[in-house]
Amino acid sequence: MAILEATRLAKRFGPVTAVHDVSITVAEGEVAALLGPNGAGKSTTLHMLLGLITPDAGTITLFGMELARHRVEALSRVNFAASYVDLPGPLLVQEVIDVFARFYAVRRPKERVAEMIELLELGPLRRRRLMDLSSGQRTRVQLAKALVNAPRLLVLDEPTANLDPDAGDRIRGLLSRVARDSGAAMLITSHNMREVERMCDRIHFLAEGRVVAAGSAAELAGHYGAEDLEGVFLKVARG
Ligand SMILES: Nc1ncnc2c1ncn2[C@@H]1O[C@H](COP(=O)(O)OP(=O)(O)OP(=O)(O)O)[C@@H](O)[C@H]1O
Repeated sequence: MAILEATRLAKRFGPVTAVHDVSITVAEGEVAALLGPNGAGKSTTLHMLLGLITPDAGTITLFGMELARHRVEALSRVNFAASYVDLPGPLLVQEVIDVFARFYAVRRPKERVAEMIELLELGPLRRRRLMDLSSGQRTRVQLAKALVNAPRLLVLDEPTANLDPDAGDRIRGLLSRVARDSGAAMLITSHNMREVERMCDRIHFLAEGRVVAAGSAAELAGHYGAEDLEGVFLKVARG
């Protein structure tokens, strides 16, 4: 079943057309990527899928429900992490996760918060204020917040952007395990091509607000006569 089906999305900001014509499907259990050069329209697309901004044209269906008409029900099964999302800085790490557990009305919130602290290895940080953490530490709190409601669709805007190579590797492993064990679908943006090759089943390439190529990393490399996804990226980005 398609968890997410977006058809012919478009969005303008004044004179700038950020997204011209984007269609994306993400199936149950699939880890999909949205790639493209800076300014290609990736974040704008994600924000439309999350209901944060309204498309000028096109439709978004989540779990078979049209987002525009079933917003609350559809979004209760979705979650999101990005380094630019502001979480309440003065709260302690465990309080932040607890706030979101209650916001999403998860069952047995205390136990769920403890599970998230364990999963993201936040034990030593749980009584620290969010505002005092390093950016990499905050990224792990963002991911705890994003997983707390066991979302059926997890949207991640550059999930490992602030992480050192070791922490990045652990988080990639963790997200792949979560996808495999829970069957949740994921949609990820990243500028780390090796990360995308490792984690993602299907890749949508955006350039100037349009999907210009889609397929697995191997299919795209074959199609573009490139050695790897980085080679595909360079060919697509340079037209
Ligand atoms: N709120 C806004 N107001 C005006 N222009 C915007 C706004 N948000 C995005 N844009 C413009 O829309 C285009 C697409 O931006 P978007 O952030 O979606 O790109 P992106 O692919 O996520 O880029 P990056 O890889 O740099 O994060 C850019 O030209 C950007 O300047």
